[in-house]
Amino acid sequence: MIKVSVVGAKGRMGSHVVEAVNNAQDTQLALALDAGDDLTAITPDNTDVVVEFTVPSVSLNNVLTLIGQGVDIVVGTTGWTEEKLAQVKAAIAQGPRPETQKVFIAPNFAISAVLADFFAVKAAKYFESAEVIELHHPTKVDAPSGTAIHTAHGIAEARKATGMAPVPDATETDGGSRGQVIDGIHVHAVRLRGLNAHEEVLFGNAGEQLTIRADSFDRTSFMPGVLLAVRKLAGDAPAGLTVGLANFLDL
Ligand SMILES: NC(=O)c1ccc[n+]([C@@H]2O[C@H](COP(=O)([O-])OP(=O)(O)OC[C@H]3O[C@@H](n4cnc5c(N)ncnc54)[C@H](O)[C@@H]3O)[C@@H](O)[C@H]2O)c1
Ligand SMILES: O=C(O)C1=N[C@H](C(=O)O)CCC1
Repeated sequence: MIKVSVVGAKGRMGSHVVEAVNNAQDTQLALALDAGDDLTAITPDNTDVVVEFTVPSVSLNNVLTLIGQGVDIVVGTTGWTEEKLAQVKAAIAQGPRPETQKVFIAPNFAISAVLADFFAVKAAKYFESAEVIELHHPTKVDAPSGTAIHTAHGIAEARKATGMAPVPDATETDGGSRGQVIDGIHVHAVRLRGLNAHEEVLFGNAGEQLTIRADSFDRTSFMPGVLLAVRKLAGDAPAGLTVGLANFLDL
């Protein structure tokens, strides 16, 4: 049995993770902690893998504390930047298990979203124009979504690798309606009651368009991916920091 502790256990995602861990045959719930709880209660004696779904403003500190505790960590919280990821890598190197500790961070655990991101990166070099629209529930605290940021970076890298020119855009006045520009790609965020988590990637050439869309209608859609990551960390995932569920899929 894989002993799993959950941090952010009272949240929308954390409570689903607690249920998924309780229902799976090969996992058992160790500790379920939330804001105000002492994360140093989590140790290698009681926990194999911690799953962290909290808020972007506290996640880095939680992860650094948990690295210090010597446990492996699956992180679903968004808000990760290159600087924060560098701090995680440095903490692993200076932590109690520098050669063996595993930290896994994914902006999205839904197979539909991971595949949409993968297909978008594949399509990127064939289209002059590319824009990302993400659509979420109005209780989400961060915009744009971690998934959309990841997709925009992936598209931008694919374009750079083939030496493409910047996306065409004659806009001279912009009161914010062209969205946030991430690595040269415009990203638009919609917050709407009734939505859960959705992303559309629009590609355009003269006379044609490709739309790639992923819809997570319910948070249960994230749980197979979370459990896959837990099993990989308890199994053959590489030591160190890994980012993105695509690393654990046969794509
Ligand atoms: N990776 C994915 O597939 C995926 C899917 C959905 C949401 N998310 C991300 O997961 C995060 C959480 O989303 P949510 O909808 O569950 O949010 P939420 O607000 O419902 O839950 C966050 C929980 O974290 C707790 N918390 C706050 N500070 C804490 C601390 N210092 N220590 C421990 N717990 C603390 C809160 O009390 C709350 O219970 C967000 O960043 C969201 O974007 C990722
Ligand atoms: O509900 C959320 O919040 C979600 N956050 C992630 C993101 O920001 O990409 C994944 C989808 C759901």
